[in-house]
Amino acid sequence: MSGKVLAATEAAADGPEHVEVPTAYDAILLASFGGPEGQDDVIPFLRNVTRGRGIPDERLEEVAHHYRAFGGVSPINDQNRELKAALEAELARRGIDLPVLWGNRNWAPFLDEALTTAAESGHTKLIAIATSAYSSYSSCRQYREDFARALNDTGLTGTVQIDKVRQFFDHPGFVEPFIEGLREGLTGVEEAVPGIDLATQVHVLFSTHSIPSEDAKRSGPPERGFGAGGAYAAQHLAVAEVVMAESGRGLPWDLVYQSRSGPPTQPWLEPDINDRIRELAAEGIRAVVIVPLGFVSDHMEVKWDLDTEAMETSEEHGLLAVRVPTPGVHQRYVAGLVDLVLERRDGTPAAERPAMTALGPWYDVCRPGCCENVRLGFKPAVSGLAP
Ligand SMILES: CC1=C(CCC(=O)O)c2cc3nc(cc4[nH]c(cc5[nH]c(cc1n2)c(C)c5CCC(=O)O)c(CCC(=O)O)c4C)C(CCC(=O)O)=C3C
Ligand SMILES: [Fe+2]
Repeated sequence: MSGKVLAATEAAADGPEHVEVPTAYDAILLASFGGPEGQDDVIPFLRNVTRGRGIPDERLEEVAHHYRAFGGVSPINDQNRELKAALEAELARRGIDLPVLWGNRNWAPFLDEALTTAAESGHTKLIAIATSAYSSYSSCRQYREDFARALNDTGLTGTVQIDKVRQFFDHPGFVEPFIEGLREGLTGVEEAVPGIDLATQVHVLFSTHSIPSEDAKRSGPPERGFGAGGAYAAQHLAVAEVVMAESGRGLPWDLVYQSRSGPPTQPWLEPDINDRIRELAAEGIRAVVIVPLGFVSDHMEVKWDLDTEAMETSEEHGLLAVRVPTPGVHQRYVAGLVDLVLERRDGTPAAERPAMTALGPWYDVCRPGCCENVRLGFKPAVSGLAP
């Protein structure tokens, strides 16, 4: 048995709005990022992603190159097809009659199509699962704003309701695959480098997507003090501690960041994983185990920034690097997502909801002022309290 499940006394004491009343949802909305499916899609996709954000063209070309190296096809779409099929199988296995509709923020199938399909089939109470586990503008609020925009674009505002399951960074379904992965990763290092001294020569790197420091500060509810990195960094640190306690064998570890973009003048969360790998090599570390803690599947940020770039950096510096799997369609993860839908449908009390850190279980409905983008301000959003 891995992972102690804590009752979230702090969150449970937060008041009656923390857990919403039971709701008879009639469909699940699997909401994701989307990605190109051929070379011709790459630039239009990147324009969608960066719409109104002032990402310089040279950065777009740089990112286009990552996709081009994979034939212009992002792995994320097939991963979502697999996840959708796995969710459907798990729902069927449990005898739960909820269709799964899939819609993306940035590429086909778009959210708008999923909402139109829902309305045509008479589904008006949707519970969304976004493929992002933590709190921040990019991983939570931006989904909620795009839901509001898609409802508006399809004329379904007021007809279709979209709620969203809580951020699931500390749900055992999300965390346990990493616990298992780190355990196996460390065994893999021992097998690959006979005689290696784990305690002094191996380092664990928990990697997640960097975000602008000002956005990180504003992640999570403003009334809860989380320090400089906001709820985003605090949640990652708390989950990393749990994973280390379960399978880290007392090794040294850090939280590191990857996939930074934006102008160099704008501070983003650091250290970058490649910088940290260089430092560790200089300190005499011989192997790193990389836990992609911020990611639910092996999409492009994992395939490129970890499996290509971080691997190259490690090789250049004579380090062995082992990358742990993402949850993907791990049975525990898929079952956990279904549990998240059911706890919300049934209005399960917070004290009975599984959460592996003292920060959770997270809120059903985002708090006012949650996860602002400092540059864009608040746009209309669903699944949360205004603004
Ligand atoms: C926190 C976070 C996650 C959550 C982790 C998760 O959910 O897994 C995430 C996921 C993803 N990000 C993705 C791709 C991109 N993200 C970009 C840009 C950005 N991401 C940001 C943050 C995040 N991003 C930020 C602060 C920016 C800059 C501002 C902006 O533009 O919003 C850009 C634009 C070019 C660039 O600036 O790099 C691209 C192409 C893909 C698809 C991969 C595929 O195709 O397989 C996925 C799942
Ligand atoms: Fe991103």
